Amino acid sequence: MTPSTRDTEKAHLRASLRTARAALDPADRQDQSRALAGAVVEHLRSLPSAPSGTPRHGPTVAVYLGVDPEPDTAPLLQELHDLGFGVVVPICEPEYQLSWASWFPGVPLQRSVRAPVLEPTGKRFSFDEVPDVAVILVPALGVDGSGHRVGQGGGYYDRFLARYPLGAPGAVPRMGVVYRSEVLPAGTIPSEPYDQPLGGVFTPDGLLRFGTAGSSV
Ligand SMILES: Nc1nc2c(c(=O)[nH]1)N(C=O)[C@@H](CNc1ccc(C(=O)N[C@@H](CCC(=O)O)C(=O)O)cc1)CN2
Ligand SMILES: Nc1ncnc2c1ncn2[C@@H]1O[C@H](COP(=O)(O)OP(=O)(O)OP(=O)(O)O)[C@@H](O)[C@H]1O
Repeated sequence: MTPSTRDTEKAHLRASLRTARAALDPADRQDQSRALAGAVVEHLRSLPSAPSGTPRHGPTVAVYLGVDPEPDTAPLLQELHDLGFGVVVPICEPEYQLSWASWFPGVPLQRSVRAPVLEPTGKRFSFDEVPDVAVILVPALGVDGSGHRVGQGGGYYDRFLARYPLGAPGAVPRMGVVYRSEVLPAGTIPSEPYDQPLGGVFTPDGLLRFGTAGSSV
């Protein structure tokens, strides 16, 4: 498959996943978003590094601020904060780079100038400055059983994850977050040389691991 065939195929897949996501019943999306929060929290609480005792000072989770019709991450952000995890969310920078900002309840937000997403207005830092990240939760329109992902098409996460290759010392596990219907059979998503495979995906039913190096949370 030539690169342009792959791009066209991916663009079609992205369009059909967008249409299908938008067609999900809003009440179902809310139910699935609450279940997704439960699945992520259950997994994180089982980690040896999970916060315990007082004051609770746990590792950090890289999340994102879900925008309709994405899974609503608000319940997850709140729960992680309440449990004592640190939470950071991405900021779109020039040239499709991501920086990161702390999230906490009531943090002032503004719309990004680069993408239709919300971002904290406060201090932003590079991922290297975020200590002790337990997992990177990666937004996706769909994820297949080979760990390949289709995102919004900017290439922000591919560029970001490429800087922290799996297998490198201290590489952080990366897991997609999708609705139930968005887990696709292995091989469905055309992969590009720069695509960064995910170690697994959170759905409302729990964590599905792909058996790649990125799954060892
Ligand atoms: N909530 C959230 N935050 C995120 C991402 C994401 O996927 N979700 N990103 C993941 O990289 C980055 C932002 N990337 C994005 C890039 C493009 C579009 C976008 O243009 N969406 C249009 C579709 C345009 C089209 O039809 O081509 C839209 O939603 O209307 C959205 C997010 C960083 N923050
Ligand atoms: N590591 C990289 N270096 C340079 N360009 C890249 C890299 N990764 C992706 N790109 C570019 O970004 C474009 C979009 O990539 P892709 O279709 O994989 O986006 P996506 O993963 O769906 O988007 P996002 O990560 O923003 O949700 C590609 O056409 C490619 O040119």
